[in-house]
Amino acid sequence: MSSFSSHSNPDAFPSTPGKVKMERSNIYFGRGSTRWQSSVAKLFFWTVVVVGLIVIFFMRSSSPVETRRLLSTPHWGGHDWEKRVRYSCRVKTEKGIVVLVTGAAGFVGSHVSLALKRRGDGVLGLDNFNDYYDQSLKRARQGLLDKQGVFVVEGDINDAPLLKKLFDVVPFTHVMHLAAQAGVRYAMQNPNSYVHSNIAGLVTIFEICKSANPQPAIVWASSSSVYGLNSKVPFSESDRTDQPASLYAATKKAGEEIAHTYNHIYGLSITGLRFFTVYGPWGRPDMAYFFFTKDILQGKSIDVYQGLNKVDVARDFTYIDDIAKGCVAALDTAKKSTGSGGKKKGPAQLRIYNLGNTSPVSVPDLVNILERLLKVKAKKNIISMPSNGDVPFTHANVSLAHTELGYQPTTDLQTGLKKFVKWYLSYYGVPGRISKG
Ligand SMILES: O=C(O)[C@H]1O[C@H](OP(=O)(O)OP(=O)(O)OC[C@H]2O[C@@H](n3ccc(=O)[nH]c3=O)[C@H](O)[C@@H]2O)[C@H](O)[C@@H](O)[C@H]1O
Repeated sequence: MSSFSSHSNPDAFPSTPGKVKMERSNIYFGRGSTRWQSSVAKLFFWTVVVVGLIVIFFMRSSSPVETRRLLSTPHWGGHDWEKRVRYSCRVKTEKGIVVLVTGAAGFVGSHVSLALKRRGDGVLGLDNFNDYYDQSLKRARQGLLDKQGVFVVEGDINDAPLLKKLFDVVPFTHVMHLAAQAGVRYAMQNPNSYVHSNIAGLVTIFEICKSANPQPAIVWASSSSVYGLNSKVPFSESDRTDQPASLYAATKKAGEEIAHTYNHIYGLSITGLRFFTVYGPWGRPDMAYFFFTKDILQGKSIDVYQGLNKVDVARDFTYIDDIAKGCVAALDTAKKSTGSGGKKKGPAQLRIYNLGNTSPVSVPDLVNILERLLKVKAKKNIISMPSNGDVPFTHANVSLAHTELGYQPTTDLQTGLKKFVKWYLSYYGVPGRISKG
């Protein structure tokens, strides 16, 4: 087939694009250009090889986060973006603080951001919107925050240039660090995500905060899981925490030790909060109360874990509003860091508090409450607790938080779950209707 005939008759074009290209090129260069074509092909080949090598070198010398950031369109920077950041951080009361909330599109982060904004503090959110669970729920929380004037910057806590930029734009007085890889059982599937967020990410946050001038005070989320196999109840802050049962717990415990180092060397004021199984509206779909609700409504069976000797497992389930109040109280009582300007001027505050409900409830009782609220009988599979990082029970002693933060949980599980179920049904719809879950 001549190039002329294929050009003049479109139906005769072969189906493979490469072939089309080749035949079309013959129209322009004719038979006598074979040597020329081979030089062009060689030049093209070597250009691709050289460019490829440069890209590989560049990717290997950068950290994964840097690489991702540099290869993708940055979500931050520019005049309008800075204006939004500053606007979100406006303080509306005389004693208002300016807080960077990491994990702001998360469960606890969204509630704390709203609580701070409501009372007139300056609040800026940061979240990487990862896909650990339903991202649309995170976007919906972001929508809520946006309506209340809280801008959530999209970015990772490991992105040091972004964090530095935020501190250049706004002199944050406080950082509420809630971004983390949560979930006890998922640590067996994706261990590195815990190291990435809960250790490397925490260190990046501390690094940026220690170099900021003025240094902010930091409040961050540790976990009840640090008590691990501790059997002394209720759990007090002074109890042993050297027997973590999951990698999640181990990374949170490591975080507490890392906090000690940054406090000791750089004078950062740091408060760690050990949250006890936080639940409530806008919660996390990976948690048992949440997916039990979904599965019960969908008529699916649920696994109810049972401990050794058929003892029920139990948790000190803590309602989100109580936790949010505890976080705000921790911010309000945080003293200033002492290392601003790179020279530590004296010992800085280093605190750790349990934030729990002080009344554990067994998982079968949790299911009973859900059954009553949902008016649906659960299909229960009672199984021995798999060895997946779970602990048999948790129980907080909160007297320290009560004395020093004025922390006083007020919501029992029945009341809190009622609020959760009401939200769940309004958000996902009553079963039978099209659901987002
Ligand atoms: O306080 C914390 O620091 C942690 O709290 C939360 O962990 P947990 O207390 O383990 O909550 P969650 O998974 O809801 O399981 C609740 C109960 O249901 C039992 N459980 C669980 C799953 C299942 O299929 N069946 C079951 O019986 C299970 O054995 C358990 O007894 C957070 O997820 C975690 O990120 C961290 O913040």
